[in-house]
Amino acid sequence: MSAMRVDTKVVMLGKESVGKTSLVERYVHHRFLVGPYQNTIGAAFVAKPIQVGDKVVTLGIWDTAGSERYEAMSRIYYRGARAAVVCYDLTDSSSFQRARFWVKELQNCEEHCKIYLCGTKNDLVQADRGLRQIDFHDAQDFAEEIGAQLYETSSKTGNNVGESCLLTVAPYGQAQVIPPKGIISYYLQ
Ligand SMILES: Nc1nc2c(ncn2[C@@H]2O[C@H](COP(=O)(O)OP(=O)(O)OP(=O)(O)O)[C@@H](O)[C@H]2O)c(=O)[nH]1
Repeated sequence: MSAMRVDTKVVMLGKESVGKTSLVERYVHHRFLVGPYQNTIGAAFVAKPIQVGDKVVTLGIWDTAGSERYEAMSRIYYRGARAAVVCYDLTDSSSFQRARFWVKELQNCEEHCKIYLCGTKNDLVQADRGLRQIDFHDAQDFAEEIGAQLYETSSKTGNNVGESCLLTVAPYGQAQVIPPKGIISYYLQ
């Protein structure tokens, strides 16, 4: 049996229940699972081959468990990651504090990992603005401060998570490709 070749590693981080698994499900399988919430135990891995020009690049996405019980384990999964999608729930201010925690961890331990901030459950705040607990501009200020891109997504509707908009691949160091809106950008070296 041959080992699967993964060209780049992406890690999903964030408080439990912010919607990391749902984001991966939407991106990889184009679906939103309904039914009782099942927390991730440890971490889950999914490989996603994507076409980049005339090449196929395989992303290895590590979906970590958000529960603080698994915090030490999550640290193992971000080692060597080229991109981290740090998620927070737009309707839960404590999840933004947790996102700050993960950003600090990455800055201290994985300085080459590109950080993407992702505010999840956009559909909820669009349906009822009163549910929003994280102001877009506050999140944007934080994103600017840490040099990250910020996206607000809905895995339920697919808003900002679509295949074409989730992932941008641009040859590193070549003419800049203006990315469509999305949550992961990946630069080939
Ligand atoms: N309305 C709405 N609900 C969502 C969205 N994304 C996730 N959810 C719900 O939020 C709950 C948690 O989603 P998960 O994707 O399991 O969250 P997680 O961050 O992977 O959680 P852990 O595995 O505990 O770390 C589930 O009930 C989802 O259906 C979204 O975009 N919109």
